[in-house]
Amino acid sequence: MYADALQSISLAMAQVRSVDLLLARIAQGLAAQPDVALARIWLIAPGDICGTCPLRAECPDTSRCLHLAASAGGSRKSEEAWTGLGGAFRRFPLGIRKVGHVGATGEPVLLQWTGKDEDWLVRRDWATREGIRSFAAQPLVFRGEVLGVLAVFSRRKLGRTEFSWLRTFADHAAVALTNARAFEEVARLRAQLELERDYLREEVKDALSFGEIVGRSESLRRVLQQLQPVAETSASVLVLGESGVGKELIARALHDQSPRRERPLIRVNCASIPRELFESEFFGHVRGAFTGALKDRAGRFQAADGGTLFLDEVGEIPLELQSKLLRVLQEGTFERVGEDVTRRVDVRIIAATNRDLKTEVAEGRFREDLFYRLSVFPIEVPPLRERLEDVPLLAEHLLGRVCAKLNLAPPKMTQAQVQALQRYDWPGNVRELENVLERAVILSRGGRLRLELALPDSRGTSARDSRPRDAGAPSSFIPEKEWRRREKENLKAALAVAGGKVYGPGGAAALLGLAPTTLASRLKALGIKVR
Ligand SMILES: Nc1ncnc2c1ncn2[C@@H]1O[C@H](COP(=O)(O)OP(=O)(O)OP(=O)(O)O)[C@@H](O)[C@H]1O
Repeated sequence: MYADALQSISLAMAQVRSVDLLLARIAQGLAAQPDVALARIWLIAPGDICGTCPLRAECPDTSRCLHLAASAGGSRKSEEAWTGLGGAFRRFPLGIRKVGHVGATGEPVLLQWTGKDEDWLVRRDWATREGIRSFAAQPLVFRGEVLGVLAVFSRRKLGRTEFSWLRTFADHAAVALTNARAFEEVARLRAQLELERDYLREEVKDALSFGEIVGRSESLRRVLQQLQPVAETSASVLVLGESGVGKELIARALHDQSPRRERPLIRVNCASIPRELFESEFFGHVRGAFTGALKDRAGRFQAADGGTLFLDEVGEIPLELQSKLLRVLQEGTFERVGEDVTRRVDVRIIAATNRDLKTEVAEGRFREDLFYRLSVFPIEVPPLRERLEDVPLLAEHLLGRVCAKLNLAPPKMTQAQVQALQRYDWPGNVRELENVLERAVILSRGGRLRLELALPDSRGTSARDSRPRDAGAPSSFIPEKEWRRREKENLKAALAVAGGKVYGPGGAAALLGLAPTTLASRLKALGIKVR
């Protein structure tokens, strides 16, 4: 070994930012010197292949060991190159054999072989055949911590001077390794941030609309009381309730109050993912995995690593994907589409559905084991009609939000209007209330608030709010069931006239005088399917 050669490898390694590349360069640089038969680097890492490790019988502690991370050199007798990272010496328990001793104690070792009966050499036939004379192993130490071991088998006897050059070289290598690890960590964090940004970009709209959960009713209070203790854990939560009751808001509140709040909350609307893209959406894919997979893409599980994944409309996940979802929930592992590498994530799951999952299980559309796994902690959000006392506060809050969005001063609501809102039964829940208020603000054009609720009044006056439930003869009320039936009939009739069209001119929403989003949520709540 030559001092100037070691120096030039040291200079080159300062530039390398990838750990694997750095280790390969070091090993190759050392092995390129005339007398070096084999150069190897082992790094300390958690025990991984303990069940099959050739040295398992001698291993005192499986938590950490030396992993062969780079190898270079070759036979003088054949073309054989010793670059593989497998074989009998791919792991050394700390403290076992020479390499393990250096890794455990941080003490370097220089050994000579004269071809006689020195017992430190395990492969004597190999050493004789290859003309090995010396073995030198130096610890890779950074700030007092042993990171690994660098070792060289030489065909010329190594003296004290070369051994001390190798010591200095190992110190440089340890610094370069620490730097490369830091670069990789920064690159990983940057990629993670970019990934989160991409996924979060589509969440911005919702994020802006996030406010505190408004309401004082007893039933809502009960829900909120349940949130606090479960928020602090990583238990899966299943949020149940009709469409528009605020399930997503609950999921956000859970995440914001959890220890994961600094990490991302990623939402997946399972109803909006085409069946064939589910797996890739959840777990990611590699380039070329399927037509259109032009580059590698991480999935939502990876984007949510360390944080929370909100599976909205979880009942829509196809049966064939449910087993993969179960696996990631149980083991925290998954593979990208088109790749064999098993990845590990730490994700908390909050799922939501407006379906009756027990019925879905009974009818074979939802796996029972997945259902139990998701519903460790079920939270039922009551529909707005069961907490009409929340309506005044909610209306004020939502009016403020809608006006801020439209850049208008919030108009005052009269007492009569608030009461009218409380008399309505809100099949589309809080979302419908929000839509009604938005429409009212737009129609009022800065003047008096004009509220329009549900069905147009037969007398031609504005809407149902002008026909209070408790006004008129007692015999004029309509029972809830009948009311829903009629509303269903009415919506179906409007859809039939509009030829199944919901949105745009001539669509059912325009015919009914409803905001299309209101109609859509009402159709959903009433279980009316649009062709
Ligand atoms: N208690 C509440 N306080 C303030 N805003 C609320 C409340 N409940 C619901 N909202 C608002 O109502 C709208 C609908 O709520 P959200 O999207 O959370 O409902 P959801 O139950 O998840 O609906 P879906 O099942 O259709 O996905 C949102 O704009 C949300 O901010």
